[in-house]
Amino acid sequence: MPAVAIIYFSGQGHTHQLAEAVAEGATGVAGTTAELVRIVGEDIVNGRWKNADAMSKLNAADAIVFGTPTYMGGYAAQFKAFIDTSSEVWMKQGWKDKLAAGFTHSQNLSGDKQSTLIGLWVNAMQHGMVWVSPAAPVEGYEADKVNRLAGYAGVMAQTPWGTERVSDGDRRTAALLGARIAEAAARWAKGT
Ligand SMILES: Cc1cc2nc3c(=O)[nH]c(=O)nc-3n(C[C@H](O)[C@H](O)[C@H](O)COP(=O)(O)O)c2cc1C
Repeated sequence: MPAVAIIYFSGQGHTHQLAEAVAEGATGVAGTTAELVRIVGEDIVNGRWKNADAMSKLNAADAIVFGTPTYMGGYAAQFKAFIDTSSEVWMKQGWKDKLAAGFTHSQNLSGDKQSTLIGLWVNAMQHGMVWVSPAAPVEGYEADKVNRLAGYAGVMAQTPWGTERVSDGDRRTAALLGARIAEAAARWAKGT
């Protein structure tokens, strides 16, 4: 039974909506469980994130999906604090061979989201993980279309300033990533 963990930071809730959509897509694949693990500022002390319960959920997962808003063209600092803590796992290569994927949200159409996704990928590579792309073809460029921002390394989502709800197209793209990583995790475990 594949277990997918989604670890993310969200300042105002948009990235949280994407995390929920990833979980929905993952649990839509028979037998998959999905766990949302939200990074909160209270868990960051002296600049370092610490949450043993959250870390044990990640350690138990077959696949970890990483999500952060794009701040200044990269990770949010809160997410980076978690990444730096993950160096303790890296020393033991504890996430080696787990599957990984990523998503990011920003205010602007570009907003330099690609740079954030590359950062997520590099982190996964440092951990010896296996990166899973969304493989979601662009359906169109309107707000209700899948992969309207043409993110192929990971899910890109965008909501303008002042709008709370993430577009249906971006939610559907995130759900497709969740389904794909769940299916990949089942196949990876089976070895076929
Ligand atoms: C410190 C900071 C830096 C930001 N930098 C960018 C940026 O580089 N590009 C962009 O498009 N939006 C930028 N934004 C807007 C955020 O991406 C947007 O508020 C966020 O994706 C909303 O997601 P959330 O509701 O999960 O926090 C920035 C916001 C903050 C607070």
